[in-house]
Amino acid sequence: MRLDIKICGLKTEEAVDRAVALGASHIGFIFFPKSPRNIEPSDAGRLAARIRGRAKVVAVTVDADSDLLDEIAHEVSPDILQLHGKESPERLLTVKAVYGLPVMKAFSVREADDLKRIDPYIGIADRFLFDAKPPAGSELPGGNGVSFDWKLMHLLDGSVDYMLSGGLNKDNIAEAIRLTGAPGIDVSSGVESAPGVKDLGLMEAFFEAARKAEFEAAAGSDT
Ligand SMILES: O=C(O)c1ccccc1NCC(=O)[C@H](O)[C@H](O)COP(=O)(O)O
Repeated sequence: MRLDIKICGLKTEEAVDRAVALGASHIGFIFFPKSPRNIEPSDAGRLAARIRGRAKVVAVTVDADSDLLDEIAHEVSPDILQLHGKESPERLLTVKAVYGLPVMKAFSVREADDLKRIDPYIGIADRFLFDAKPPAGSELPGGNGVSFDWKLMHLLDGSVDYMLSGGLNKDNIAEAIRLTGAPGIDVSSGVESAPGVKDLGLMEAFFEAARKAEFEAAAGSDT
C-alpha cells in the first residue's frame, strides 16, 4: 500500500498546487482561529476546488460546534473531517451521521497509556492521527512541531489505521517511517519557513525523503 502523505495548514494556491503535484494524498485546512494556519471556510473552499479528486480534502477542527461544521460542509465539501479536540465517541457518531463523512480522530501521545484512550473510538473513528502533546503554554492542540516517542506505535494493534504526526520534517521522516511502518504521515510546521508559511523547497525535500524511506522499507520487507 502506498504511504499516505498529508500536508496540513495550507493557505495559498501555490502551496496547494505544489503539494498535490508532489503527490500529497491529503490536504488539510485548519479551522481554528488561534492558529497561524487558520483559514476562512470560503477561502478553503476555493483552494479545495483546485484539487478536488486529486487529493483528499481534510477539514481540521477543534471541538467545533454545529454552526462551524455546517459552514465547512457547505463551503468546503471536505472528504474527511479531522477532529483534533476532546470530542467524545458520541460526538463522532453524531458528526458522522449528520455529515455522512469519514472522521479522523486525533490523539496526543506522550506515554503508553495515552494510546488506551482510543479504545472507545474503535469502530467509530475511521482513522486515527497520533500527534505529540502540546508543549506547556501552547494554545494549539496541533501544529506545534514537537514529536513523541515513535516506538510507542509498536504497542498498537496492527489493525488500527492511523497517520503519524507531530514534529515530522525532512531530517527525521526516514527514521519515523522505519521505526513505525506507519500507513500514513502528516506534516505541518516541518515544511514551513515561519508559523503558517509553507516553504515549497522544504515540502519537496520532505516528499523526497519520505518516498525514499517508503521505497527502502518496501525493499527491506521483500528480502
Ligand atoms: O496546525 C495547527 O495550527 C493546528 C491547530 C489546531 C489543531 C490542529 C492543528 N494541526 C493539526 C495537524 O494535523 C498538524 O499537521 C499536526 O498537529 C502536526 O503538526 P506539526 O507538528 O507542526 O507537523
